Amino acid sequence: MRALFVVNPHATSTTAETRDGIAAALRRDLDLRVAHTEYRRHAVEIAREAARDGTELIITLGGDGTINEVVNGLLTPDRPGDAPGDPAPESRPPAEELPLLAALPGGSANVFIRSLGQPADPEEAAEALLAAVAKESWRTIGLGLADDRYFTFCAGLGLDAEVVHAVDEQRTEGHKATATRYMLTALRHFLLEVDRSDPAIELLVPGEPDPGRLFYAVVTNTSPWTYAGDKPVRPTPLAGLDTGLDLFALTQLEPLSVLGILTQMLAPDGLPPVGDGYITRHDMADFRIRASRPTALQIDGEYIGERSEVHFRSAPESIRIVL
Ligand SMILES: Nc1ncnc2c1ncn2[C@@H]1O[C@H](COP(=O)(O)OP(=O)(O)OP(=O)(O)O)[C@@H](O)[C@H]1O
Repeated sequence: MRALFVVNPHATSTTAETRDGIAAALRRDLDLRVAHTEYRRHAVEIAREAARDGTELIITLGGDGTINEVVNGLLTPDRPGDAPGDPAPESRPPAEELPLLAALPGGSANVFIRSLGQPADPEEAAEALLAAVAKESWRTIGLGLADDRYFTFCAGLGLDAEVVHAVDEQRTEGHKATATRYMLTALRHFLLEVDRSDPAIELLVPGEPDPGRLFYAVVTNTSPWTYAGDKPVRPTPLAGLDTGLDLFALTQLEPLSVLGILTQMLAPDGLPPVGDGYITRHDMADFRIRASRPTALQIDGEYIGERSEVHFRSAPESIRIVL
């Protein structure tokens, strides 16, 4: 099988040693080329080129951002770089005409890989991948679309995007992106920086009454949404790769109530669909989130920028992943 190994050397836990060990193991069974990402969104271009040149399997070693870029390169083949657009999910290439995708953990959170139940150790994950390839074991999954950008597990407007942005800035100053850093940054933002007086966010679902103003919203394509250390955090426990998109949004920011909600998200069953201080939705196909002031947007843990409105769509059966 013709395979391309896309390595993000900048990702938190990717080392030259792991990369070389894994490449040697993969070469046992695959006709392997290796590509290193050299700048942000380089993996988009690498994946587009691979889809054109008949590569059958793309394997990433990096974090959620690298997987997201590869998926976007595969599914938006005709648009160069960051060109704006609003691709209709039905106009994308069929999943079986695209290279298969496999992901090995090399980032800090590795949420998507962990949500699939893959081994946390990249070398073990590579062996599991080779075994799955030998058995021709793959699964077609749905994705989310936030305007023109596909996502594998989540997109958030407000607090979590501000936290991702703040941690990105700390990373450029040389700090590592650890779970503790994310948690402390989130706590500081929640206690000191969020605007409690003016909930900026509105949910617009065709045919549904307005649920009122919201402080923060996350749209999920799978569960969990993220991890607190080794604990899955499940605001939308029913979300799945075979259904449409789920949503969780906070209707108030009272610290004790938010703490209670967070505690339930950490429980094995996750947050109940109905409760005080939040709303949830399950299996949605097409909706918009509007913000009365420019609000931070994150997609698959990558800070995108500020937005006043985002069009969310579910993109069923978009890509085949090796499992
Ligand atoms: N050579 C590079 N130099 C700088 N940035 C890069 C390079 N290659 C890729 N990137 C960018 O690095 C960012 C982070 O990558 P990635 O998500 O793979 O790792 P991570 O942040 O450590 O992991 P996670 O998202 O799981 O926490 C992405 O935005 C990607 O575009």
